[in-house]
Amino acid sequence: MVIHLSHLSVGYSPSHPVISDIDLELKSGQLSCLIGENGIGKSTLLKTLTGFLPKLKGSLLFDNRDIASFSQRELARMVSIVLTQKPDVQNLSVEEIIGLGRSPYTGFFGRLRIEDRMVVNDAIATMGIEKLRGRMIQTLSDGERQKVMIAKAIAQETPIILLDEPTAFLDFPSKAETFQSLQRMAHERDKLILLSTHDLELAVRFADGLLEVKNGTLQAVSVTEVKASINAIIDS
Ligand SMILES: Nc1ncnc2c1ncn2[C@@H]1O[C@H](COP(=O)(O)OP(=O)(O)OP(=O)(O)O)[C@@H](O)[C@H]1O
Repeated sequence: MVIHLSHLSVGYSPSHPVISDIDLELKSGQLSCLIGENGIGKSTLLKTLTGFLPKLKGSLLFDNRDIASFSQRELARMVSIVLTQKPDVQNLSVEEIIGLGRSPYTGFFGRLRIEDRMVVNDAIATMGIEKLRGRMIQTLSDGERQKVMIAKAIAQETPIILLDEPTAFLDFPSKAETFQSLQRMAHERDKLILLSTHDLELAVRFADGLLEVKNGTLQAVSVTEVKASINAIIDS
């Protein structure tokens, strides 16, 4: 799987793009981290990559195919996204929420087959949330819910996983474990994973590639450059 972006502009109004002229190739087997200050356009780019927000200009290809040509169902089997906002469902258990990740294969109200249940169990084990399995989603803490939503994306078994600040609500050990799990999933299961984050030290430690949004453009940056800017912030 390759995502190819060429002269891509994203945003909400063609006259005021949030990020312009993005040229980028992302590949399976890699964890990439999107960094940059608040309000700079990280979520906007992630939403565009899911097909949820139309691109303003340029091309956006999954394996050389324009994403505008994918049906909703095809996209749901290709890309999963974990957002920061609370899911608008209630009165579902953790296991049921994660089971919804299987809906591209079973239909929204489809019954889970044995193989779907095995995928759900695997996602629960990957995120280490066995103890939460029977809890109702609205009773979880922000961090617990975040882990559940990552497990749902894992259960969706898509080649592309996008995550918007997946570690925002987590305590430090959970942040590190989440980065480690996502890195392992990219490397061992050949996933293309792109996440936005403000956890720069962890991004530097675990990412295969770092992408910085700055002044309306997106550029690859090196670990050394990011470490230098962390030091500059601390020293200033
Ligand atoms: N639905 C919308 N309509 C118009 N403008 C929007 C909309 N959503 C976000 N914006 C604006 O687009 C810009 C980029 O926002 P975005 O949420 O992509 O930033 P971000 O880098 O993800 O920020 P953060 O790190 O704070 O989550 C901001 O100026 C924001 O106010």
